[in-house]
Amino acid sequence: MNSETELAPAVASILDAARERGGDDETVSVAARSLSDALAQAESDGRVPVIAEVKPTSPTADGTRDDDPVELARAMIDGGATAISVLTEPSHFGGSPEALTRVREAVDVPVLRKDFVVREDQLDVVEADLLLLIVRFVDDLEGLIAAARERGFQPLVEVHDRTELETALEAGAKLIGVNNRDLARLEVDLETFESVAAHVPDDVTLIAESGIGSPADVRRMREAGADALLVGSAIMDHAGGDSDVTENTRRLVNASDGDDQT
Ligand SMILES: O=C(O)c1ccccc1NCC(=O)[C@H](O)[C@H](O)COP(=O)(O)O
Repeated sequence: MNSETELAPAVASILDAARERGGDDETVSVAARSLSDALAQAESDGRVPVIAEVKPTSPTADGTRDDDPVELARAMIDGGATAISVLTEPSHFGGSPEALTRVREAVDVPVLRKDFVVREDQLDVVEADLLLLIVRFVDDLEGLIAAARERGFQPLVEVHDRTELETALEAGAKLIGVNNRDLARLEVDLETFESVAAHVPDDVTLIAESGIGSPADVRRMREAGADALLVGSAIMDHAGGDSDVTENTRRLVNASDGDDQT
């Protein structure tokens, strides 16, 4: 754990819960679906690469959606999503490893396991194509990246500032997400991505995470160098209850058409 100073109470609570969770006895081995192939396919189809997140709730969400995760994921794919992210964190996000397994069986795009993994044994929970590792929460990042790759996962390494970016690069990360959400105050600021992206080497696949709510936000992140966007809240629209997830996804996927100036 890099630093426990200045964490929002909700995040400290998420971390406490994460430390209590263990993995299975059996080591996971996964034949992962390639994210870079999926990104190339989206680009050649003219779709903005969106990783759409099945996110039942969160500390900052305006409600909870208890729709079936498989139906949500299929709706996101219908809207043009390139990959699916599934929360597996149970106590603050309403996720589960079972939901991820069901989604991965139902779709043929890469699926990201979105959780707060802090130790190697926690890798052995569920098969996924991509696995999130958050620099701030991990002590031995290089070791955890290697352990994730040995199991077949493509590790997505999340950073929030330039110092964390350096840590990620030194640890050999090739897929980096810049989280626009500040874990101290849980506020989002798209400038975070812009300030970090400028320092990311070209051979790294770069993902803009959090706070992307409109086609204009999508264009802004793409102009700043995002190869893909991770979007949860704007697609789930927790306050909207039964809001159309397919349409919410499509609006962002088609953002580069420029028709929608919002
Ligand atoms: O989303 C939260 O409220 C949250 C709170 C505390 C720690 C992490 C949190 N979110 C995790 C994520 O990374 C997002 O789910 C993901 O980037 C999508 O963000 P958004 O599009 O803003 O829902």
